[in-house]
Amino acid sequence: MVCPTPVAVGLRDVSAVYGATTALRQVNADIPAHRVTALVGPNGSGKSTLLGVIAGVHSPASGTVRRAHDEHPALVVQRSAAPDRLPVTVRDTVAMGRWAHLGAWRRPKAADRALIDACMERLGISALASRTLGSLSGGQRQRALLAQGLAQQSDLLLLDEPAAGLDPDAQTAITDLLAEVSAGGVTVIHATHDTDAALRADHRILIGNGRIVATNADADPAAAPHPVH
Ligand SMILES: Nc1ncnc2c1ncn2[C@@H]1O[C@H](COP(=O)(O)OP(=O)(O)OP(=O)(O)O)[C@@H](O)[C@H]1O
Repeated sequence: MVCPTPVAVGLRDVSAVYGATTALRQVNADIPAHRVTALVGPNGSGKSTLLGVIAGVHSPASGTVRRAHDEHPALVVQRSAAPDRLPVTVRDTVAMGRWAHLGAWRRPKAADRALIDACMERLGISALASRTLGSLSGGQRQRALLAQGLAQQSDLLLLDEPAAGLDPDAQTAITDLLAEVSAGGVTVIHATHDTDAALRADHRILIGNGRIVATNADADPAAAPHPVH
C-alpha cells in the first residue's frame, strides 16, 4: 500500500515577472511535506524566483500558491544577497532569526539565547559568535545565515544554494543537516547546483527557462505527493 505524502506547498499555474522579464511560466507543482525537495536547473532558470514566490516575498503575476504550513516560512538567501558591510556579529545575525517570535522590544529570553547558541553549535560557528559578518569568509558567513534560518524554527525552510562556496566536507555537512532537519518534521526546499545534494533529496524539481521540465515523480508516480483539498 502506498502511503500518501501530504502536500506542503501547492502551486497552480504560477507565473512571476520582473518588469518585462518573465521568470516563471505556468508552474504547477506539489511539494511534499516533511521531505527535502531540491530545485535544480541552469543559471537564470527561475529557482530563486520560485523560492521567493513560495516564501511570499515575490507576488506571482498570476496563479495560486497554497501553503499547508502554519508558520511563516524561513528563507535563507544566497550569501551574495546579504549585505556585506553591516556591523553585526554572527550572534546578532543568528538572533535575528528569533525576531518574529519576540515582543516589541525584541529582547531574547533565556530559551531564545539557548536556541541561538544551539544553532551556532550545529553550524560549527560558535567560536565566531563575536566576529562581524564582514570579517568572515564567504563560507563562514553562509553558515551564519543558515544558523539564522534554523533559529526561526519554521516548519517550512527555504534555502537558496545553501552550500554554494563551501568546501566539499562542509557541503556534505549541510546536505546531512537538511536531511536531519526534515526528519524532524520540517519541509525543506533548496535550490542547488550540487548534483550530490540533489540526488540525496527526497524529491527533485528540474526547472528550465521558468518552466518545470521534470520531477522525480514523473519517473515514479507512486512517489508523487497527494494534493490536499
Ligand atoms: N531582480 C531582478 N530583476 C530583473 N530580472 C530578474 C531579477 N531577478 C531575476 N531576474 C531574472 O529572472 C530569471 C530567473 O532568475 P532566478 O534568479 O530566479 O534564476 P535562478 O535559477 O535562481 O538562477 P541562478 O542559478 O543563477 O541563481 C532570469 O532571467 C533573471 O535574469
